Amino acid sequence: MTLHLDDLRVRHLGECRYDSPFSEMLSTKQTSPHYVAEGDRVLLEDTVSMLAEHGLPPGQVPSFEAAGPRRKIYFDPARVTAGIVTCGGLCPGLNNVIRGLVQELSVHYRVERILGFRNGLQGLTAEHRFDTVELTTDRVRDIHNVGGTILGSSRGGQDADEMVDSLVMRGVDMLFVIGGDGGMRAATFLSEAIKARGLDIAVIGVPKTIDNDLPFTDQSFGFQSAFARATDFISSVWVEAAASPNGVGIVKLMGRHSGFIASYAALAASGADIVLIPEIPFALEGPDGLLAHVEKHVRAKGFVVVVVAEGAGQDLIEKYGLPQHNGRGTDASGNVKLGNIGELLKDTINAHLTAVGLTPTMRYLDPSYAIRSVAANAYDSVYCLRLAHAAVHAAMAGRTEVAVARWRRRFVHVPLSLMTSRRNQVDPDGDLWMSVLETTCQPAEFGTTSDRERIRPPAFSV
Ligand SMILES: Nc1ncnc2c1ncn2[C@@H]1O[C@H](COP(=O)(O)OP(=O)(O)OP(=O)(O)O)[C@@H](O)[C@H]1O
Ligand SMILES: O=P(O)(O)OC[C@H]1O[C@](O)(CO)[C@@H](O)[C@@H]1O
Ligand SMILES: [Mg+2]
Repeated sequence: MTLHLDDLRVRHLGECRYDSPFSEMLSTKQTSPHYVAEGDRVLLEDTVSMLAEHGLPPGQVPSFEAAGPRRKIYFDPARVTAGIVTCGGLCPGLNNVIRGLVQELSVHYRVERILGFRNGLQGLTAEHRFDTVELTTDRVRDIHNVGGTILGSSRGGQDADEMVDSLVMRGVDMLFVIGGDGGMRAATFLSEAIKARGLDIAVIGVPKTIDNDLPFTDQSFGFQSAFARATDFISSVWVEAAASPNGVGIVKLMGRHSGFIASYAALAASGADIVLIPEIPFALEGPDGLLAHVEKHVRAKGFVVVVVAEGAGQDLIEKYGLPQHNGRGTDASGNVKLGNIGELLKDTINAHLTAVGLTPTMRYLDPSYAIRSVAANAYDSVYCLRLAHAAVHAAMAGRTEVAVARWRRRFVHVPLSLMTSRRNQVDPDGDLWMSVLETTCQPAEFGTTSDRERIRPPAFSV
């Protein structure tokens, strides 16, 4: 992936002419190990070798604009109407972000009108544009204690011009889109339609996905809460499998294209013998295949625990799967519906162990929604709040077509075009997967899979 400084540049609506309520507080601040001054930038890369490879002067190495309050802002807060929408699948912390946005807008910038559009982008259609929630500090005071989103969410495509009409008709000056890759694409679409009409509306993305599949953000909010919950299920099947003759515990976790939840949950629970993720194809049959490995565990210690990401082994489903295992078509947002790899593993492992005289006791759990519907944990609560602060500062300073993200520990502005330019995936050659291999002692691959594509995330170059 080749990145130029221009790809990292953030679009501004115009000159910042108003004093920010934070200007006095900022007057003494300079870049320090704990703060990035507004004129400074955050490096894209963080190793000496990567920087040296470019051979560029410091001002030209790829870097992000720092997030945070500015001394001067673009919008006159007294005249601002803000809009908030949450879209796509649920994720712990959505309510925390809504609460953080409302508090920052109301308390510090004294914005008086904040509209919550209901049920995702549906809320911006002609049919629903007047059915908004008036968001006040009172309304959001306790919402962080529960999962989900008080605004509702949805999948499905909407017309960009119709959505822009809604923003104009409701007088919205800045829209906060809390969404995953689809939501970030929609925000890009919307920004382009706004620009084409020459309108002065800021669109700020707050990246959300329990799959952690968005790039240029260290980890997406809610991910930690989600995988923490997932560990409970791994521990449960471990207990069950360990106490049963020829016990087989299988936990299927979310992760369409990225195996982060499966990897982190397996590391945290540390009872998993085998972790299967979408990034690494595996073979079922053969002396080095998954089934032989499962059998080996059952023979050696009497049970086995497998953690599988929902997107793993999709190529096997057509070959081995029963019709009910197959995914069919796409959802309303165009996401491919996956085949059920958990059920396929359950059936094939059952058949294999029975055939070799080790009739198993099968314990299969698919806790998908139980994981993403939880409230944010303490860590994610802080993270969501800080992301919300950064999003408000960005909008007030007239940034648009940009997402706020934490990158290498710092809060930064990432152009939406970059947010949707690639997918974040577990690198089979990276240190996370190495930790999984070290912990499970599973082989780097099950069977010969060289003819099938392994994911290799692109390196950056300039
Ligand atoms: N290419 C696109 N252009 C315009 N809108 C899009 C595009 N892709 C997705 N959207 C819209 O964005 C919204 C959210 O997308 P989606 O349902 O894929 O969830 P998401 O934001 O990716 O979240 P998650 O992955 O966490 O479920 C949907 O209303 C969808 O129609
Ligand atoms: O069943 P739903 O709500 O469409 O969402 C399921 C998908 O959403 C996610 O949670 C996020 O994209 C995926 O992990 C999962 O495949
Ligand atoms: Mg998505």
